[in-house]
Amino acid sequence: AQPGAAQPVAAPMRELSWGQLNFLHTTDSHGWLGGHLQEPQYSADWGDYVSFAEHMRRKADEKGVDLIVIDTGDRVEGNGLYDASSPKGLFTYDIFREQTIDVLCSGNHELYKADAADREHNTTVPNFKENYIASNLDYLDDNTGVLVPMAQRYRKFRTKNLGLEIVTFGFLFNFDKNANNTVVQRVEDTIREEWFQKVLREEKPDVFVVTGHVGLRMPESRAIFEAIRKQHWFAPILFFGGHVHVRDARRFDDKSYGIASGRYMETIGWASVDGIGKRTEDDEVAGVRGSVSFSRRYIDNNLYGLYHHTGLNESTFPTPRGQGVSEMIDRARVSLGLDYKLGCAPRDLWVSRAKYPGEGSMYTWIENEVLPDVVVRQDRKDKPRLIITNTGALRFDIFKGPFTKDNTYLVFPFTSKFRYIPDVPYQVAKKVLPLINRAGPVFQASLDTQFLNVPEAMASKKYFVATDDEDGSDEGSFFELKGPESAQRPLGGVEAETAMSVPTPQLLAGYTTEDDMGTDGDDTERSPIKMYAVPNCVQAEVGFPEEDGRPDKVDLVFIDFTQPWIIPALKFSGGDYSDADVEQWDHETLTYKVGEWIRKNWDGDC
Ligand SMILES: O=c1ccn([C@@H]2O[C@H](COP(=O)(O)O)[C@@H](O)[C@H]2O)c(=O)[nH]1
Repeated sequence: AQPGAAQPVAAPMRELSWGQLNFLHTTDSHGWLGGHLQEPQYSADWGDYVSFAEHMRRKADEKGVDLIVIDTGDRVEGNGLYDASSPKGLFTYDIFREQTIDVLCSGNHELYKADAADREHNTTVPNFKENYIASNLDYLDDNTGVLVPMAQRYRKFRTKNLGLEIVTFGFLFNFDKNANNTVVQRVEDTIREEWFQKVLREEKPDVFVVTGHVGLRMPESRAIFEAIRKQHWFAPILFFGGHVHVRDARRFDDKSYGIASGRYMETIGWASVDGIGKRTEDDEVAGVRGSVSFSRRYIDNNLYGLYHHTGLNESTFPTPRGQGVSEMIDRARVSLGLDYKLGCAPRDLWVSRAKYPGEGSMYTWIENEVLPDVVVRQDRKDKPRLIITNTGALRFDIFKGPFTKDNTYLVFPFTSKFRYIPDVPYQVAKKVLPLINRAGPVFQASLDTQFLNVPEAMASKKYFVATDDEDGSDEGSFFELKGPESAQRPLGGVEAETAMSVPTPQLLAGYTTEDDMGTDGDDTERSPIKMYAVPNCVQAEVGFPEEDGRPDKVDLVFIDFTQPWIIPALKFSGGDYSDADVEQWDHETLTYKVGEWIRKNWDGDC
């Protein structure tokens, strides 16, 4: 763990079970290679994970079984370790490559910006060579002008100890907000491609492993499963998903299962599979291959748990390589000045653990306190304005106490700036926010308004029920598990606040996941947390007339990411606006503006 990271706390543990094939899985790490310095549940770092994987490989060898290490993308954006350097990721690519990863693929965050996609092609792919799979992703080489596969489309390999043959793919969901140096082919089109069909016709592996930056319950995962199953009735198919930032496991059928392993290096996914027979020519005819048994654990990424699962301790656990990686991270963090204190947060501010609107909500804070102060222009200061940001732009909680340079990137990882349309009739402008939040048919399918929300909402909306609030209103609904089809309840602080069950007092609050396999997936017993839904966007009203609160016209200011939704919402509200009417508000990023606000307003002692 990093110097100064919170010490892990002892808790009741569930064991890992081993099978013929065993997997360690990370996804959506978003640069959190230093771990969570403020949260004991997740305070181990990438160096500890390197040590852990080394021990688990040795154990696999001793047992005569196999271990495969997987990462399913979104390795970048969301932590100072990646975002604070120039160029971005100056240290993280070298740190990340220290883990031996057998299969990896790209997430969408590797592709938002052209320079990140270049680095993916020129650094990550060569770092991992044939282990990097890009089944539906191409890269446009600037030097040659030629569109080439980002990496190989699939990989076939034999496992070290049991000699099982694996065919593996690496998919990205149908993402369309990539920079123009990559092309993401829709999954539904890719699985119809000749190369994919040829693999299915010609290869007869013992098991298919589908890695993907795709939610397990997104339609893309189902489509891949059906395409493989159509031609391989009895083959085990294992999915390793990501993107929606949740812990989840899904049973596709009695020979096909998947795991999704959370976000931000909070979780190391563990999956083990038994019942994989060597495939014979007659299998498909006779249907002789029985069910596979699948077991999963979501390992909280802290040293208490990693020691427990390896049977080691403080002196025997760190390997020279793992220790070296922790030191690399420390040096990088120091040289980037990530612990530099901008101010002192006077209270906790939550993404989803507090009701919106409300005192503890990050979004109430941003719309009431921050936006009115930071979205100001001298030449338009007397014009009333509406200022809109999407909620997904604020990604992580703020804990009471020191707010560091690192925290600015954890909370506001994007380089978004503000744009505006001047002098919009208020009667038109005021309808934009409700339209976006109600997500009506105004928006085409490609403009799903959930893309404005925090990624967790994608899973939550589908698999959790938003129930009425305790006070009978439907404001600030919270999620309650709906049944075995569900995904998760994330994240931990130190106190357990819940209406869903009686917490065990000494347990830290954290993940209490329910998935298709039941409620025993988390490796550590935690007390549950209530999670509240947040709207897609929030809005500040600034400079409105005091008498009736209804100006004639307003400047409609919005964060640039929301523009594709703002324009159709305006049109639907009777405003004949297009992209041509949009002007840049100023040239400062939201991240910079909030950092400056914190410097001025949170200048207490802590
Ligand atoms: O410039 C951006 C890019 C993304 N967002 C928000 O992030 C999520 C997607 O996050 P993943 O980690 O890829 O799941 C998207 O839905 C937006 O809400 C943003 O605000 N600005």
